Amino acid sequence: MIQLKQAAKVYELEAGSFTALKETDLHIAKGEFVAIMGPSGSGKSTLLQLLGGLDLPTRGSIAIDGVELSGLSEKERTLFRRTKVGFVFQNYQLLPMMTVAENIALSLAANKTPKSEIDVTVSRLIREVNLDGKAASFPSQLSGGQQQRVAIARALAMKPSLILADEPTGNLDRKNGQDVLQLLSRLNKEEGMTVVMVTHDRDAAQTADRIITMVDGEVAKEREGAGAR
Ligand SMILES: Nc1ncnc2c1ncn2[C@@H]1O[C@H](COP(=O)(O)OP(=O)(O)OP(=O)(O)O)[C@@H](O)[C@H]1O
Repeated sequence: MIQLKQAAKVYELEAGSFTALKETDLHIAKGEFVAIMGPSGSGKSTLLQLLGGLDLPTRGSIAIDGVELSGLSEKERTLFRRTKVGFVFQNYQLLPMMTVAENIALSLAANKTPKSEIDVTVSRLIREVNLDGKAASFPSQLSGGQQQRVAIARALAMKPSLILADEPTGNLDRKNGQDVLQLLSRLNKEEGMTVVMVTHDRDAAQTADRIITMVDGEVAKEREGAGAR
C-alpha cells in the first residue's frame, strides 16, 4: 500500500538546513493499522504529511498503491489525495458556518457528485459515525467527540483506502477518545481501510496493529500493538 524508500525531508531555513526526517525505509501493508508515537518535534507529522502526499520528500521516494508521488504533477497529486486519502486532524478543521451535512458533503460537491447521490452518501455516513439527528447542527453545537466524528465522516466521503489521523483524540476526554478509536478500529477491521495515526497516548496507540516510535527524525523502534492480536 505505502512504500517509503530512503525518504528524507529537509527544510531549508535562513539559519541553515534542518532534517525533519532522516532517510527512512517503511512499508505499510494494505489493511494495516499503524500508530506513530514519539516526542514533540521527532518528525511524526512530517512523516504523516509525506504518507498522504501533502508534501514531497526532499530525497528518496514514496509510492502509494504503486503510484510514485514525486512523479505526479501538483494537480494530479491533489486529485490523488482527494480520492485516496482521508485526513483527520486534532482540531477537527470543520467549517463553522456549515452544517454537519454540508461539512461532510464538501469533497463530494467539489467532485461534482450529483445532489441525490450526495444526500444518500451523507445520510449513510451520519449513521455510520452515530450522529443521527445532527445533520442540520452546526459544529459549535456539538461536543468535541461529535465534531471529530463529523470530521471522520467527511474523511470517508470519497471512499478513501487510507485514513491519516494526526492526534485525533488529542482534544478529547477519555470516553469520546475511545469512541473515536473504536470507530477507526472498526473502519480498519470491518472495511479494510489502512489507518495511520499519530498519537501521544500510549493507550490509544495500543488500538493499532503496529506501533512505530520516532526519535530525532528517524524510526527508533517498532513493536506490535494490541490491535494485531
Ligand atoms: N515547514 C517547516 N519548516 C521548518 N521546519 C519545520 C517545518 N515543519 C516542521 N519543521 C520542524 O521539523 C521537526 C519535526 O516536526 P514535526 O511537526 O514533524 O514533529 P512532530 O513529531 O509531529 O511534533 P509534535 O508532536 O509537536 O506535533 C520540528 O523540529 C519542526 O520544527
